[in-house]
Amino acid sequence: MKILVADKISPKGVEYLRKQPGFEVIEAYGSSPEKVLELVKDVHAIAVRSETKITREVFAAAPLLKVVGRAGVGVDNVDVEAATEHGVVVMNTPSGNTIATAELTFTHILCGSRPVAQAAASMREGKWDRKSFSGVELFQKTLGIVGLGRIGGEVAKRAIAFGMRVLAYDPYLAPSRAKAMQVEIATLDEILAQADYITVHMPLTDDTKYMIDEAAFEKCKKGLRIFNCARGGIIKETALLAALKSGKVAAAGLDVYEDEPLAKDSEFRQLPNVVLTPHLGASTKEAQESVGIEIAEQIADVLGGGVIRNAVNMPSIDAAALKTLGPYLDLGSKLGTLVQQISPKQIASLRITYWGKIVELDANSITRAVQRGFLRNISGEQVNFVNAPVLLKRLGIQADVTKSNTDSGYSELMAVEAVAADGKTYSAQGTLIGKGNQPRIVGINGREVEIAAVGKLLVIENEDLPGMVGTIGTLLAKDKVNIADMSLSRLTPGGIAYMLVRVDTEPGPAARDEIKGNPLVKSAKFVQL
Ligand SMILES: NC(=O)c1ccc[n+]([C@@H]2O[C@H](COP(=O)([O-])OP(=O)(O)OC[C@H]3O[C@@H](n4cnc5c(N)ncnc54)[C@H](O)[C@@H]3O)[C@@H](O)[C@H]2O)c1
Ligand SMILES: O=C(O)[C@H](O)COP(=O)(O)O
Repeated sequence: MKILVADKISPKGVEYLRKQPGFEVIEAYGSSPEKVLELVKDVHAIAVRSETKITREVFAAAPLLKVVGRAGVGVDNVDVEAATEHGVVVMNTPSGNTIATAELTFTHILCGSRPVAQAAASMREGKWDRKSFSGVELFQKTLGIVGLGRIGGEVAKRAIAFGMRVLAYDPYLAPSRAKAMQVEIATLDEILAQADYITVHMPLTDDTKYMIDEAAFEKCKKGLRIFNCARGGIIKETALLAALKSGKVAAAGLDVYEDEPLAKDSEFRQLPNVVLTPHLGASTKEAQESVGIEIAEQIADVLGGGVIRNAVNMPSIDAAALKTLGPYLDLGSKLGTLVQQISPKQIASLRITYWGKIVELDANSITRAVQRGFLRNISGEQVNFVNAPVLLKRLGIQADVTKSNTDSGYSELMAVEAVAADGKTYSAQGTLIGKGNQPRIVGINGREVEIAAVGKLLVIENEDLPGMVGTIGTLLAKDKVNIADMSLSRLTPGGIAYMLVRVDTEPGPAARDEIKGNPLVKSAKFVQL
């Protein structure tokens, strides 16, 4: 397995990868986009920080690629949509650099209050100027934190320790978490109106881009101090420049920029009340070691077929969760593949319903297992947990999931239903039984059956007349096919019956034709689970 380390990560992380049996590590930092395309031709994994861009072209040029590991938080440099389409897991290390970034943010907040950087520069010039560098205190000032996640939360703790009043705006945050952190939940407008200091800690998304723009600065107090150690573009740079020049903003501290590296002639570099750092949030010895080792371990786990942690384009399943979910993933996959093999080639939607204990579990992973199972014979090796929803969408198949609280008669039940364009449905239901959580099929096309969801199955729809079981048994025996198990179902005596026959070997084409050709057989499908 070949791993490309495209940005400089901790040597301990690289060492960990090198030590894995069968791993070959290539370190190539600062490569041009053309060089990256060349390097990825035969790699199975790429490790990056925020510099190397893993574009759609890179995914197209890397047929063996399984995982992109980001030693850090933001995956802005990775085209996650293209990764998902190519079935590549993108993972990050979400908490390894939280403290480092919170501490840098707080350093900026302090430097925005006391002009330490400017005073140090004047000392370097040989001056002794005690008049120009007077500051303000943090004590009893109001800090507005926009985005109270991992880093925002750590900044809040430090601000409280400095005696600040902390307001926070985070529309996704549970009020109980804010309460536990001793911060006051506020609207963005309340923060803009009341804050002496504002710091932003969200990802850059369509919602957060230019969240602090000219109109926002209008609402702020004169003399605001503002900081961005999250992502360039959350604060609109042209609006900030204008606010700094007009005096509306007294000081700013920036670690991230709309375009990185920041242009040499950026006006920010000229303003005396701005402190700039070149995206250093995560640049501490501790944080780099932590994220470097973490991403190396995560990459090795994925390539070794182990657990997938911190994936941003699929639900993460850790070892403990996998132990619980494993049997359900297996059942889901089996039902998905069964339904695909008993339905017409083109279907309009794939519906999944969960009842009982399954409702409490990580339905997202189980749903992907069903979808992957359904697509197994359509998309082959190309389909995996990551891209199954995308591939379904591309086929024009609508995916619906329902968690039901009605009584299904089972302690846990899963139903998979393919709906054809004409509205006809093809379905299978399954549950787990026994100590070993064995997957069982308990329903097919609306009939109750009971058979192990494993191996090779004949699904036969026939007229319910005496001698049918014997006829099918004889035809299979003629082809030397041994029957392992069988389940029969009918709605009314003499009506249309279902026969599920589990066989040890696949019946040959002649035996299958003979079964299908029997005048009492309405349909017969051979299914491999
Ligand atoms: N400067 C650096 O070197 C550096 C280092 C690490 C992280 N970061 C960046 O810092 C940011 C925060 O990282 P984190 O680990 O705290 O992430 P996180 O996911 O823990 O927190 C982000 C928070 O933002 C909130 N949020 C999302 N949309 C929002 C909106 N529209 N308004 C208000 N809040 C919103 C979320 O609910 C969440 O609580 C990320 O952009 C990350 O890339 C920068
Ligand atoms: O998102 C992050 O983790 C930070 O922006 C750090 O980026 P870096 O690894 O390039 O320093």
